[in-house]
Amino acid sequence: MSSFTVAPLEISSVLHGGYHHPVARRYQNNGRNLTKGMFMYPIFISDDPDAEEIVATLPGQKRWGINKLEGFIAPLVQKGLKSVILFGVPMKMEKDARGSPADDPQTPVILALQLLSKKFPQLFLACDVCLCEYTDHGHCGIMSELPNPLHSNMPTLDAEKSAPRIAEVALAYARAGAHCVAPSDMMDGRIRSIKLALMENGYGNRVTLMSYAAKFASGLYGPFRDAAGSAPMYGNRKCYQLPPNARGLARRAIKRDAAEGADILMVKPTLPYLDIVSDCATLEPDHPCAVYQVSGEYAMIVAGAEKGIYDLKQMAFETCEGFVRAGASIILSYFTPQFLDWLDEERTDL
Ligand SMILES: NCC(=O)CCC(=O)O
Ligand SMILES: [Zn+2]
Ligand SMILES: [Zn+2]
Repeated sequence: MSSFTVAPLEISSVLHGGYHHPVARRYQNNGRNLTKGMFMYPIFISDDPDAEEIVATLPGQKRWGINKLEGFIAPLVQKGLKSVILFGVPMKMEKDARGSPADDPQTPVILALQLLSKKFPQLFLACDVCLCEYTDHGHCGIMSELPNPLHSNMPTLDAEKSAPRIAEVALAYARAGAHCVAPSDMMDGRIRSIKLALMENGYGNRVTLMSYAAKFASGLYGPFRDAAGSAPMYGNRKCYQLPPNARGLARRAIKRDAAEGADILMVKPTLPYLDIVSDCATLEPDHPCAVYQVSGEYAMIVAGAEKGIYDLKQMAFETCEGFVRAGASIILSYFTPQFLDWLDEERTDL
């Protein structure tokens, strides 16, 4: 016999009534459901025209040659794919210090943009803009001639030389048919340079500028570097990507890129950085906030599911719903093809 009595619940304490039924549980999303239109699918384009190469560390993803692209994309468009983001993977092209193959007329992403804009006129074509896949040193910009006195192994990039070069590459992609250019280098001043280059050449109101505004120096990019062959030859990217603990710096970068003319602001990676996603949505509520669920996050979720730790689909939904809850309205994810199926199925996990 207990020696105390339990007080009746206050009316405001009774929450279960609102989500006891699967249909009612769906109503509790504050009006924000995942939709097919939110997803942007990252695709790797090889300079081997017949490539269809498995990427061991990125299960289910391949490097695609230009001749295989239409056959790969057509069924996805049929299922409701609205948007892709292209990454060039030059395996054979000669790389140099300024990343010349980035805007060579024969570079794989330029060929892919020309092809896809012809074959799938409704598909929104975004293109990553960076030099790291194209430079011989594997860094994202043009190196500074001044050595870094603190650590010889850690490069410094020359922002003044890099920004115009990156703008030149972005313009070449716009000319090839990109609806959206997305600079991922984190170089100071590149958003402004790109916006001006687009405006001066008649693309100011025809091309969306999506900034990788808060890109952190993360351990989660490994499989991507394997897929894209873009690991730096020496040093790391800490001089230009944000330190993981740098919330203030991320907020400054978001505000800066909005002020410099970005149309969409991206945060990347996602799961360890949901506070930054929320910051992005509240600091710049008039800009769409995009998130990139990067290669390591994808590979981790797949690996955990294969180990039987959780259900793959449930985990993919849970993470992506977290991004939307935090404020994202665009999701770059390697799960995009699966979501095109999953979003047609009845939800049984709610
Ligand atoms: N610019 C793209 C990356 O740096 C990496 C993305 C990923 O890991 O999926
Ligand atoms: Zn890069
Ligand atoms: Zn440094």
